[in-house]
Amino acid sequence: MGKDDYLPLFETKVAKGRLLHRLYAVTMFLGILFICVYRVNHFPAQGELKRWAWIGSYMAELWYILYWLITQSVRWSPVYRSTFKERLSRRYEKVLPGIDIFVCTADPVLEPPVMVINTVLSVMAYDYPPEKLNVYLSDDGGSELMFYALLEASQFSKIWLPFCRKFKVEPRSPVVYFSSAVETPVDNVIFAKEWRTIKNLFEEMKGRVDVAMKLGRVPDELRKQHKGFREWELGASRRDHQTILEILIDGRDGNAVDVEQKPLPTLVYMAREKRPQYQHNFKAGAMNALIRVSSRISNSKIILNVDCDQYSNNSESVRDAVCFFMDEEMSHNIAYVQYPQYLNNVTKNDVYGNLLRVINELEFPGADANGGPLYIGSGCFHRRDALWGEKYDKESKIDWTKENGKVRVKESANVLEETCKILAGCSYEENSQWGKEMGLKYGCPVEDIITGMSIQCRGWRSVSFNPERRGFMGVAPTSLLQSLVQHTRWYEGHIQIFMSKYCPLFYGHGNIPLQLQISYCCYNLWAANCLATLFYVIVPPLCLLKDITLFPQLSSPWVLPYAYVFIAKYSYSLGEFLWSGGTLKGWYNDQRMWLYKRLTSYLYGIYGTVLRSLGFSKLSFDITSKVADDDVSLRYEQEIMEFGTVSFMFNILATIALLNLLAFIWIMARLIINTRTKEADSYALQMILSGLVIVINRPVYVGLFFRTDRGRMPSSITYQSLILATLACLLAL
Ligand SMILES: O=c1ccn([C@@H]2O[C@H](COP(=O)(O)OP(=O)(O)O[C@H]3O[C@H](CO)[C@@H](O)[C@H](O)[C@H]3O)[C@@H](O)[C@H]2O)c(=O)[nH]1
Ligand SMILES: [Mn+2]
Repeated sequence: MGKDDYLPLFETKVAKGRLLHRLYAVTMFLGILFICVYRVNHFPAQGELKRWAWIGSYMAELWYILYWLITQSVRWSPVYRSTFKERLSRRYEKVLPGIDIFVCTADPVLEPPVMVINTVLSVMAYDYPPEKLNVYLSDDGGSELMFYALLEASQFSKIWLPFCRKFKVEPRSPVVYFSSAVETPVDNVIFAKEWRTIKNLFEEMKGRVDVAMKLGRVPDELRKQHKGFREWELGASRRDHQTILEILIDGRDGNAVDVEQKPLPTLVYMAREKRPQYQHNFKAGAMNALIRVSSRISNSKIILNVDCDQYSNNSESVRDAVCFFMDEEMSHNIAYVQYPQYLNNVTKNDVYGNLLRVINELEFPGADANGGPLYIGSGCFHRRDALWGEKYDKESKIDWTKENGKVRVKESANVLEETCKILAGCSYEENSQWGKEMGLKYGCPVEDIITGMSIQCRGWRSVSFNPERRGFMGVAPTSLLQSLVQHTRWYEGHIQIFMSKYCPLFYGHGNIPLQLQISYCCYNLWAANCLATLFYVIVPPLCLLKDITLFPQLSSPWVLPYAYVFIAKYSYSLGEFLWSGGTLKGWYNDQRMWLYKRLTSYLYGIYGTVLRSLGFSKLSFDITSKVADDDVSLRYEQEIMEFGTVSFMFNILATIALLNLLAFIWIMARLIINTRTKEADSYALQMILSGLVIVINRPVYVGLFFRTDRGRMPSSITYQSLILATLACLLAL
């Protein structure tokens, strides 16, 4: 093909509305300057306490200013990508590259096998030549129930894949598909008939897996189906077993076909070796084992990685991703294509702000413009060599036509299973660069972020892609505590990166653009927000009780910059949220969640990092549960905040909510009794601040005092926080 008729496989457009953003940024900046002038000019002449409170407020404000500036880096000029799949297919249909797909699971209770196999089936059913897809399930739970479910899925795929192909169904996760299409379609008789049959077969399969789950073991008659069960008969336990590797469908085998005689994707079950004396490095360890094992079995140049709950929602995603890797002019330095993580169980107003809308829709495209989005662990297509640890250089261009002519390994599946086991063994990585320079990095709770950054630091860029039909959908935590705990792991990981030698400002220096270094700081410094926020929700209400004013009087012109900055910041944030597809109430919930995360998860994250760096605690990974009690689910559906468990996090939230309430009531009472308007004038801003804290904490007060269901605040927390808040007030008075 000549240069002239080169048509790109993807294009990039810069977002509209940048002028509005710049106007906002400049005026905000001016407002901020005025606030700084005010703080310096009005430094209190007397009163030891007041001075300290004043300095504290100023420090908190300076922090907010710095952080706000950092967050502008991902807003400056977001870019949006689109692909040309018909061009891809016209030029390369015959030589499309193979894809290795990694699905990770770790616990059959928190991550039910039925959910996992639905994810597996959805990625097996991509609209892509099936002989070029290789699906690997890594089971860190080492569970025979999971193995059994996967075996069932391998059977079911024989009818599911032809059905998807024939009727172009979407999404291709059977459970989601059948639950969203409630009515049997009637307009097409053949379709309707098949639909029924397949739905029934699916229900039966699901029933069998559920029965095994209830029994807690696989019934004996089913065990005969596959030699793989022998591993568990030999006594494999979750934390102590040799590598279990079973090629359930061998794509090279001519007999591995579906009911229409079309080839099936390769399907592999892997439970890497686990021994109590070895550190197994959680998901990063699983991924590295998968990288090695797959390199022997299929060795595709492109790797897709999904969490077990993140099913494919768009059957064209592989083709989209391949467009980014196969463009003749622009692809050579692209290491990974990251899709946002969407969730299929968020309610309309997303009580726990799980969706991170603005990050998905705006900040990642913003980071893309700066050099590429972060790798967020799921829904990400990697170039194998970049993930493996290679540096980018101009020679990194892949000749895809040659790739395709490569002969596949000759060994039989049985031999492969045996020879690959060692690659997933505990001692394989000893004295090697795995987990350091090769594969995913170890030792960080957000292995994905740190790995993505080091890939970029090796000269690669990445791409953020978010097609209209969402690429992947996962499961959001359904209770407040779960959400806060999940975020604690993330924040802890991020702040750890910032405080380590991987701090983007140093590690990235000279390797990635400055804007990208700053973009990383937006997330790496999440946890650092906690101190300023704690100050802002604790000290001003206490100062109300102590007769200390911290803000300008309502009648003074210095109120203007405060008012402007506050109103502009929040209107802009609301605008972004609505633009990203959220609702007004959703935004309000989201603001509350950011506050709660700052007061709890961030604090815990910092605490955890400090403990770990002093050697008092070891790295852990609390897996987020993907299931909930019916009771909890019901409240989740109704968007009622779930407390219900005793956790010190709730003590913090409740105490702060009560403290603000008490201080507010006290000052109101005083104003009403004394009718001193002058006081009202000086305290106005502080009262507004506490007032806002009260408004946003409505669910906490309701949970403390008005609810009777099991999701209310445990009474021990109610008493403790009441006592604590009252004591604090009395002390201040
Ligand atoms: O020892 C482990 C622990 C976890 N996992 C898998 O890791 C994935 C993510 O775990 P989850 O509990 O769902 O955590 P999330 O916070 O939802 O995950 C996000 O954050 C993680 C880093 O904290 C990334 O690894 C994930 O890809 C990213 O989706 C799941 O598929 C797990 O099965 C393992 O394979 N082995
Ligand atoms: Mn998850």
